[in-house]
Amino acid sequence: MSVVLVINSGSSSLKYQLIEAEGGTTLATGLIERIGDANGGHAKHRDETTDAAAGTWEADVEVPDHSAAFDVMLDAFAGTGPSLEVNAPVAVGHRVVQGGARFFEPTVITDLVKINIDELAPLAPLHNPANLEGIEAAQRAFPDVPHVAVFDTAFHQTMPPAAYTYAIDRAVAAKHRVRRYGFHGTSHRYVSRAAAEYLGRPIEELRMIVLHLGNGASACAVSGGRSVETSMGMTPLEGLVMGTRSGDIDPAVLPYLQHRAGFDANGIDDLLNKRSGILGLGGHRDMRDLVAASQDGDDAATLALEVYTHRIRSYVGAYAAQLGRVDAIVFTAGVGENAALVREWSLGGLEGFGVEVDVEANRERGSGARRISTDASRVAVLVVPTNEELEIARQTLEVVEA
Ligand SMILES: Nc1ncnc2c1ncn2[C@@H]1O[C@H](COP(=O)(O)OP(=O)(O)O)[C@@H](O)[C@H]1O
Ligand SMILES: CC(=O)OP(=O)(O)O
Ligand SMILES: [Mg+2]
Repeated sequence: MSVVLVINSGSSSLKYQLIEAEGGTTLATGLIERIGDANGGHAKHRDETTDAAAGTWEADVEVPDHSAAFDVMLDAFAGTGPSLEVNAPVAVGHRVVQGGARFFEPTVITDLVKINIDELAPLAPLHNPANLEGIEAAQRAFPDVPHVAVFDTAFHQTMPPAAYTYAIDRAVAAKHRVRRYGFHGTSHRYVSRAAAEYLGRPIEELRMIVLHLGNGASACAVSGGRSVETSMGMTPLEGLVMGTRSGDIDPAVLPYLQHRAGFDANGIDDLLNKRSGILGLGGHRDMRDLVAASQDGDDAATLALEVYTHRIRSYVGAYAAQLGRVDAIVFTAGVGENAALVREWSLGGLEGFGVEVDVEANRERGSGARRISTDASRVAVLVVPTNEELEIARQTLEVVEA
């Protein structure tokens, strides 16, 4: 059995899964939230090998930092199961968000790799420092197994220069590594392969648009299994409207707000990353709450939904033109997999482009991959659940076995 522990550490959270990577079986899942919060944090852990209530543990916990969160995770395994002795991980796989132009493959973590991840932190200030803390804590807890970094940016390293280059002064861009890197690559890669499998066609002959709509959201044009264009940029702020992030905005708004409204650089950063998106527009960062508010007649919530789906439609059109032909449009992640209304509004009115959503099929709830377009639709519209953790576990195992 090749068990891999997968760690996804965010700025204030630690998500983990214990996975039997060859069979793709999840043995345990967990989430520790509000790390570093003065009022304390919260932990949830599930032993997926049992249906019994005793397999679930949840509690308020003291977690000043990621190292403490790691101890909470280890205690949860010891107290609730499954046993980490019986299911000893052969490796630990880590989600690392920014790998720059340096990392285009999953990489065994050495001291030099950690220095590189640290150097890339200015290009993902919300994500990389947290990823590193998670790595340090995990290495202390599991000193005898290899640790592997799987980068969000890696899948997008196949983008052509025309897609990743910003039209600014070349010297400034080169000196400061300002270019599009793209994120959610692990998900875009997994989902595009799963979509090809569902369609029963070799991925080499498919052109598709993958819409990863979670808290963060990004679109990706995938041609022959390779990313050729994606909507997130140098950082995970560009592109689609997100839970709290603005996505695309006229860059001139930034100096304008600095001069006119007393924002400094940090204030702008905070505004665009944490107080914008559907939260800023509609007062809810969670899509479920936004849809409910809109259905209760809240006009601000409805406008937020309109802006959110209008932006998606714009990207679908742009990527269709870049690809020249579209075989499939694929929705994934929390919003993409669950919010029928978002899917309907995003692709409504595209019949002229061969995209015909089957309203009934779209509204039906389902769990696995499924088709939500009509039989007559030239473009297959699919919902395909993502599984970043399984993809990280598989890639980790591949590196370790090589
Ligand atoms: N049934 C649902 N209907 C609408 N939105 C949903 C539903 N379930 C989850 N979501 C949304 O999915 C988003 C979270 O997606 P997820 O992929 O889990 O994000 P992340 O991994 O970035 O934290 C939230 O906005 C949440 O409201
Ligand atoms: C890169 C990124 O935005 O990740 P997340 O959606 O997990 O915030
Ligand atoms: Mg996610």
